Amino acid sequence: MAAFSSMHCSPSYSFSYSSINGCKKQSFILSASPRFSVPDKAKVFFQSPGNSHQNGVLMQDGAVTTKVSPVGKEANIEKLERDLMSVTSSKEWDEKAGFDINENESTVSITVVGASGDLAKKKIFPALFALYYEGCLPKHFTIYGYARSKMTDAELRNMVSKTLTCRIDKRENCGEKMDEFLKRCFYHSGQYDSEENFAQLNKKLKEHEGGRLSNRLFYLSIPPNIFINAVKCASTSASSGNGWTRVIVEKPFGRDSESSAALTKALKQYLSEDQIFRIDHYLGKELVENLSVLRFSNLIFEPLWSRQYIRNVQLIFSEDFGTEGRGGYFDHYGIIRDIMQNHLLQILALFAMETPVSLDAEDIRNEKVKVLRSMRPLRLEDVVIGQYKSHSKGGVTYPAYTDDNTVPKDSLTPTFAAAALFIDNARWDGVPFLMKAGKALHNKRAEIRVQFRHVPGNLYNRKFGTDLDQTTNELVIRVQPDEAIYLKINNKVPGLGMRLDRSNLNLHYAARYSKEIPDAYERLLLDAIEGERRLFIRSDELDAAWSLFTPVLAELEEKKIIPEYYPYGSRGPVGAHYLAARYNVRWGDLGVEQSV
Ligand SMILES: NC(=O)C1=CN([C@@H]2O[C@H](COP(=O)(O)OP(=O)(O)OC[C@H]3O[C@@H](n4cnc5c(N)ncnc54)[C@H](OP(=O)(O)O)[C@@H]3O)[C@@H](O)[C@H]2O)C=CC1
Ligand SMILES: O=C1O[C@H](COP(=O)(O)O)[C@@H](O)[C@H](O)[C@H]1O
Repeated sequence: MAAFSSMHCSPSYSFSYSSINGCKKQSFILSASPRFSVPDKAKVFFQSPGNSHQNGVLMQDGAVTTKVSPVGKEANIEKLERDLMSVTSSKEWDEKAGFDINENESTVSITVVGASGDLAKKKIFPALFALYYEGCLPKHFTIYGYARSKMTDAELRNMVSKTLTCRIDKRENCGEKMDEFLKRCFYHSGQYDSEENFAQLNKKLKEHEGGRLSNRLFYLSIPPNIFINAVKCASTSASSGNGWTRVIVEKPFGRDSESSAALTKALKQYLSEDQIFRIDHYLGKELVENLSVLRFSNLIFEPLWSRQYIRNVQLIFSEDFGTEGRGGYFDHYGIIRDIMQNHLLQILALFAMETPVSLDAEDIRNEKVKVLRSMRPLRLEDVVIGQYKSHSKGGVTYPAYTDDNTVPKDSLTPTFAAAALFIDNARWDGVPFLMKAGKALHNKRAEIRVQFRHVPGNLYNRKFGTDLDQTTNELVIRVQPDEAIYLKINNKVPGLGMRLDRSNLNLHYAARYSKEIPDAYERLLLDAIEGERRLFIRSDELDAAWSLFTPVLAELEEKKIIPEYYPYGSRGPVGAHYLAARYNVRWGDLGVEQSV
């Protein structure tokens, strides 16, 4: 069934449509810029799968700024909305919206650079297959794997096929779909710094594109030291001649302000900012994407979202495995650069930003960057670092970080860090934002915990004894695993007496939604194909993120601060508790969680 939703609120105006196959890009958004009144003059955006020529912007006074639906030109928004409300298929929608869809005209070629690597196998090819299965890729597309390893097309397909899976709720024709998908995957072996090799790739891409308008997406799934060479060669020898060329760049984007700026400068020799898609896959996670929805579309949350009601915010990341296999990369970066400077800081910015003017990428990124720029410089005394050591349990010995052959025996690289951060603006003045990230801990989890202040003059305090912490509300957004949003509240235990306990108001995704949650890479790949930048990092955001962490990272390294050693599989260094206690905070993930 088609699902429709509409939202009207002044001054912005929007209406969205989700198609029957649930592919989010078969959707459109009508929105009015607040500069104009609705409906006389409105800005209208249309989006449909993989066809950039279907995106349009229309001023209803007739000033059409890009290709636009013919219906949009003459219809007022209300009529268009009425027409589209009755639509039951995406085809019918396209017809009614007036799109002259000629899918035969354009094609998208996706090149996974570094196709023989871990990320490509584990995430990128499976995500592309999931998009294909969901009908979210354009009719004409080709996928090329590119790397130095020698491989035939058949060998690439064989490698890729091992990691493809179908969604639990979509098993029908799975094998068939996989075969169809694999037939559209090819391989080209080449060096990352060879224009000639990329020119050969270009020739092959052209053959597949068959004279259509060609759009090209390059996914740089390679170590950062070869980003620039690959970008140079791809842009000089394999850019599209008549469509767009975009490049997804994987992290790390440098290792401090200076190297990040140098990387951006070098990339911009070959690409414009709007061709660069800096990926932070945490932004593609379902519950991170939902953060703004939760806050801005529920009256009960937004008024509480400030220092007035929120005592502290905690951003927690833990993994129950070490750096096994990635020690060489990790030792050069450490947990602060690997997780905090990007994933956790991005979540913080989304969490703390002011209401954006609209859902447009630039409006959201403008707000995020303001948060990042308002952050108080991070001091060394507000950071705790740790490194895991070997531990034996149940007859099994788990390795120390430095047992990895690719890690120097005397490495001081942190595999755990906790930090207390502050946003020096009116909304968040004095509220500690605590971050904690670690590898080889006792569980795998990513969550946001929002601890609220005490109820003033709480009548029921005495029912809880002296531990006032037990009486405050806590909102938990569990990003993974087992996605959930729950709110800890005080509740009367049923019965004749007056006994209170803490219970959870609980939105457990697995119980509420039968649909499997898409992987973050699916959302982000689709966005890059669509040219949607909202979930990608703009260069000024990146600069601000590095400005926050660079001084403290330099100090840690210059002073050779020794990390606190913690046993593999433990809860991490005790220093994290002292840090929290300094700001009167107790980590929310310590207590025994009521199951949700
Ligand atoms: N793996 C993960 O879970 C994550 C990875 N990333 C980032 O994604 C990118 C790719 O990661 P991942 O797949 O793990 O990386 P890999 O180390 O597996 O490298 C990918 C490919 O690059 C080529 N390569 C590796 N080292 C070199 C080198 N020194 N010089 C030239 N080519 C080299 C190899 O292909 P060939 O030899 O065939 O050319 C390899 O298969 C990296 O930037 C990483 O930081 C980000 C988040 C998570
Ligand atoms: O970017 C990274 O993320 C992964 C964790 O990602 P997740 O989606 O599995 O939570 C982390 O293991 C890796 O070290 C880091 O580079």
